[in-house]
Amino acid sequence: MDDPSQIFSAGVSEKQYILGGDGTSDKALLHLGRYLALDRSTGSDVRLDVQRPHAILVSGKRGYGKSYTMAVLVEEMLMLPSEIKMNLASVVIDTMGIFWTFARGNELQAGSLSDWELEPKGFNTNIYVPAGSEESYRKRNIRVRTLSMPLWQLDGYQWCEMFGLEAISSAGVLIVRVIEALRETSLCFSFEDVLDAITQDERSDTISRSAAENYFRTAMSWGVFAEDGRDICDIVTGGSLSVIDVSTIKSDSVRSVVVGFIAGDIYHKRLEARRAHERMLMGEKITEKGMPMVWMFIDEAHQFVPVKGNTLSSDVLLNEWLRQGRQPGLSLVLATQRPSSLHPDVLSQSDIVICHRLTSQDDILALESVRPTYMREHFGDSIRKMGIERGIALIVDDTTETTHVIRMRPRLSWHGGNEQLADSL
Ligand SMILES: Nc1ncnc2c1ncn2[C@@H]1O[C@H](COP(=O)(O)OP(=O)(O)OP(=O)(O)O)[C@@H](O)[C@H]1O
Repeated sequence: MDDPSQIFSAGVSEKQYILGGDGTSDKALLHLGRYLALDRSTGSDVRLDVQRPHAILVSGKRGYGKSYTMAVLVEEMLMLPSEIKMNLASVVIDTMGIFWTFARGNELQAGSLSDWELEPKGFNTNIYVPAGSEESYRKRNIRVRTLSMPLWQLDGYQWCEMFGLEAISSAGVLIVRVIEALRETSLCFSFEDVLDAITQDERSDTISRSAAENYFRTAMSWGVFAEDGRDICDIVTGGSLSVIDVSTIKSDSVRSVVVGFIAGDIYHKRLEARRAHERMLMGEKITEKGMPMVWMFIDEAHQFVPVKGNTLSSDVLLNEWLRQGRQPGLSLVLATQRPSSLHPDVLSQSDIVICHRLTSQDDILALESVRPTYMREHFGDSIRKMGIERGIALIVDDTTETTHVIRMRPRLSWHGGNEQLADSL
């Protein structure tokens, strides 16, 4: 454990540790929890400075608090002072369908919340689901909005990749030709237009046409794509929380397409907003502020940025969000049970690592391979010392070049990821 005075000298008040910043901001702070001493007593508050963007990796074995910790970060974003909150938007990519519960207070843990002088509290949440899954939510009385991706957004090769089809196969060649021709003529076409173009293609044989038609009819049934989609600027607004529930999408590649599309769209809109801000600083009169800075949270991140191979979202997440995200003001929080299954760039580009209990040697070695020089202990030793209590985390912070063991604070809103116990049914 680093000497606390070292951190205090980084411009911090005497009652709290501030990670991820130089200690100059006293408002853009997220309360993470409390410093945990070796005798297990809790001490000073630990906060994260979100004045500037961050790339955060949350790891830990199953059931030790990853999604809970992500939710604490989200709650804190929503409780920032209004002048800061309105410049930030939170987007949660929900792979397990567990984040719709933000709107309900955490009555289940009211006792531990009161130990922290906190109370259960729900938050305004906009839940987006693929159009095809809307009905199942309505039946459960959960208010959702639908989200579809415009068909033109994918090029012919991406459609083939999503269908698991070689672009040089006869059906693949047909799909690429048809989609590219449609994209050249219009940026707005429907499944019917695609199916018509396939059946009218005279250069293909009947089997290829039937195969391509079947692929697109299946894609239609997913309820994910449509002629036009929702404008991302309506979803990502200042001070809002948007949960994009992709859990009902069974295919990994379709999920990746959706995440890649959202991430890419946000990136481009943020570049525009950044340029407009720059022009405003130069004295130009700009009326539209554009998209706020965005924090995107992704659970089960190894699905989207795996250690080997590409997905239809890995390029935008790694290159545009992780490597270049600071400049346009994009923060990415990725959580995984298996750091060894994540693309190595996630480990090396993250400026904050929040690590709950891990026991797999491969995963500990993956973190060890990026252990910074200022971290004196091996990851394995630090993790062992944390013990088996849930919600305890080792935090490695590249900005202050310090490491800490903390007890994360309990959630204010209902945790949708609780384990189902056999005696609680
Ligand atoms: N900071 C905390 N305070 C109190 N309880 C916590 C805390 N963190 C986690 N828990 C408890 O641990 C349980 C498991 O946490 P969580 O659902 O976040 O695990 P996980 O690591 O995301 O698991 P999985 O990989 O299965 O999704 C929670 O249901 C909650 O009861």
